[in-house]
Amino acid sequence: MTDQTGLEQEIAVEQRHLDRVYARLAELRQSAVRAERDGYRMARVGTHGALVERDAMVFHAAQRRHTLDAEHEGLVFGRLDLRDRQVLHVGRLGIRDEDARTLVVDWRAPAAAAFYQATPAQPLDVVRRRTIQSRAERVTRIEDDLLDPNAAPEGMTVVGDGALLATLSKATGRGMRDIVATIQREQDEAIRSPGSGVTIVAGGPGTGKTAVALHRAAFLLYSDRSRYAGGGILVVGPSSVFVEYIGSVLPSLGEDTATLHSLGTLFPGMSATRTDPPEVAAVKGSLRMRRVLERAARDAVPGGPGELRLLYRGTLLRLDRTALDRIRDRALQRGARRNEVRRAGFDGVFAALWAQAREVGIRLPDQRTFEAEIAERSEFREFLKAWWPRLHPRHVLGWLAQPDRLRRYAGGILSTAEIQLLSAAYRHLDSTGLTIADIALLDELDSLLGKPAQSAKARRDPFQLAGGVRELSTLGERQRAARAAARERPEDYRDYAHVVVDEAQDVSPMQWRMVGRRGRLASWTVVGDPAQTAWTGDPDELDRARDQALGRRKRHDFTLTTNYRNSSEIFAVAAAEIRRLYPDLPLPTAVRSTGVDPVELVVPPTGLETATVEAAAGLLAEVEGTVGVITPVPRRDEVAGWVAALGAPRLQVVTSLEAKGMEYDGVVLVAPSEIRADPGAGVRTLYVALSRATQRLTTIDPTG
Ligand SMILES: Nc1ncnc2c1ncn2[C@@H]1O[C@H](COP(=O)(O)OP(=O)(O)OP(=O)(O)O)[C@@H](O)[C@H]1O
Repeated sequence: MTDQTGLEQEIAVEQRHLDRVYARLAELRQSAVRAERDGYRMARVGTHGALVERDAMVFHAAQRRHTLDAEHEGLVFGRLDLRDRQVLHVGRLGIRDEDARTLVVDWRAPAAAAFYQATPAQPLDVVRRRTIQSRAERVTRIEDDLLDPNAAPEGMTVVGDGALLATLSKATGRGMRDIVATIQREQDEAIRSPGSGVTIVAGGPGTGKTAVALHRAAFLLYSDRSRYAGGGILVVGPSSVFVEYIGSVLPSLGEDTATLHSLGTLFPGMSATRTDPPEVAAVKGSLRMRRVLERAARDAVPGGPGELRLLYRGTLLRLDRTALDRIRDRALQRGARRNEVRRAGFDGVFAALWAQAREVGIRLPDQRTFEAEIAERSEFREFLKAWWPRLHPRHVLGWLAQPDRLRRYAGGILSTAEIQLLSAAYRHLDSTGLTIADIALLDELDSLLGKPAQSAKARRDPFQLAGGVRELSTLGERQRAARAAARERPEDYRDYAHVVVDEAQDVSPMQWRMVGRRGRLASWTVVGDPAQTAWTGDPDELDRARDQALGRRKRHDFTLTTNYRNSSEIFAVAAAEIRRLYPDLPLPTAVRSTGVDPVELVVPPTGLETATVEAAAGLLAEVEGTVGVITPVPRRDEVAGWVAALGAPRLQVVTSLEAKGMEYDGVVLVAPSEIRADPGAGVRTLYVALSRATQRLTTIDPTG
């Protein structure tokens, strides 16, 4: 601790450094703009080589300028005073002065590692670690840790009492914050783990698994940009609400090349947000669905022609259903993909008609002429299209809505009870739309059916073509085009260099297959907490599917042990809940206390609405940040209607399943006993819901 004057002096020292950094940043920005302009001027030279060079120059200058332009709140957030009297400032990006002396070290550089890893027990040559907070280019606060008092030079000032707790007490916004200034040692080890193989990060609620996964993505992009930005990083989360919540973390770290997807949007052109009840999700997510879908993918098209009748030179040629089925089966042998072997199916029909024509003994031309004559007949071509159409996975999934077909496909694979569950779930498929679990089934069908041969869609070239030379007219266009070209990937891109799977405990076996298809060439970061899973299917299947997706890559395991989200009072309630199921489960330690216990209300069912609205209004008044109203899945819309009148943008209504990974300052948890009552994953889902709040938690249970 130090006196006020000492503190002001230290702030002034840091302010001087920050002023230098921002002045240098402005210079660098100007020189990047100049480089872009020079690039355009090269166009006047007119040779092809000059144009190519110009493209490269403009592209790199534009990229550099984009990085420099990014939001730089808290640009410099750390300082290390080392034993050898060297001082290093740590920030969101590396900056050197005009003589190439380091003004700021990028937080991901090896030189910055000590900022996160040094402790009093292992100071790593750091005497004092300082965390600097700033707003709009003004230093607002500094917090020091004296790590090696014996090495401290005379008069070294130490101010503040802990950056971490100060940060944790800040209000939660709608989006997740980056934690770059306060990453803790155990987190840093996971963030900087080797880029190859599989990094697995486990830990209870609020231990920073998501934060670690995202900072790790930024770290990888820094450590090997050509590999990770070139191949791309895919981040997969459980729901669109969650993906929206984490969407701003990477951009805040200056990285916007990663692709974020929820499990409901991984299949191109589809976007599902609806969840199935756990027992239905367990069936749809089971690996056995692969076999069910295999049968569907080979079946005759509903409403397709049952026979072919063709009058040829006065003789009726006829292929009945059995003959047609046989032709289809033969063409689909040995794992052939239906959309890719249409030609083989058609050839089978020609061959069968030829054989029949020869058998009945009519006068025939040679086989080629015979086939050409038939192929010219429009009714024959219509038959082929109807009998063996190009199938989209969505068509075939729709066949499961027909109970007799579903029984045929699933018989002997799923139990009668499971078939009934699935049948009920698909009964109104066309009106209810797809659920998140269905998306993995579409992806499976896509791999079973294969891609219909498509006319190659002209890929849009972001550079206009003028006289055979790539050309753009305005500065803005060229900048946008250069960035777009760097990121442009086909819609169904699968060759990611790294895949991050968040909330991995909720990825079903079929979903692991879907994610795995996109990461065959990738290294992986997988974060999750088995105690939070809503999966009620076979746990062995889950492990098998996960292992298959991750392959034999080397694994690096990390476990995080401190809960940074919940107040200790709130986490005590959540911990008691999960202990019902796992009495000996090691749980993280919550580091922050508010002195305020959660409120537990029990009301008559008729009073639930009023109590919920009052509690939500109360929390909105009490906390500065966000308020989440968490409901059992079937109650979501009803409760959303109740609190809509509050008209608060800080308030969000989510189901207990959508609450995965989310965080709010205040939480109103509606009908927790209804969530717990689910025999499959009730307690675990309630554990998730109870561990979402940072400051205040109110639970409201209707009696009776
Ligand atoms: N080192 C840190 N400094 C500051 N805040 C942190 C730190 N680590 C984690 N946090 C904060 O703690 C909260 C929980 O982090 P995060 O959501 O990553 O945890 P999680 O382990 O993924 O949680 P869950 O499993 O419950 O979804 C977030 O608000 C995050 O910003």
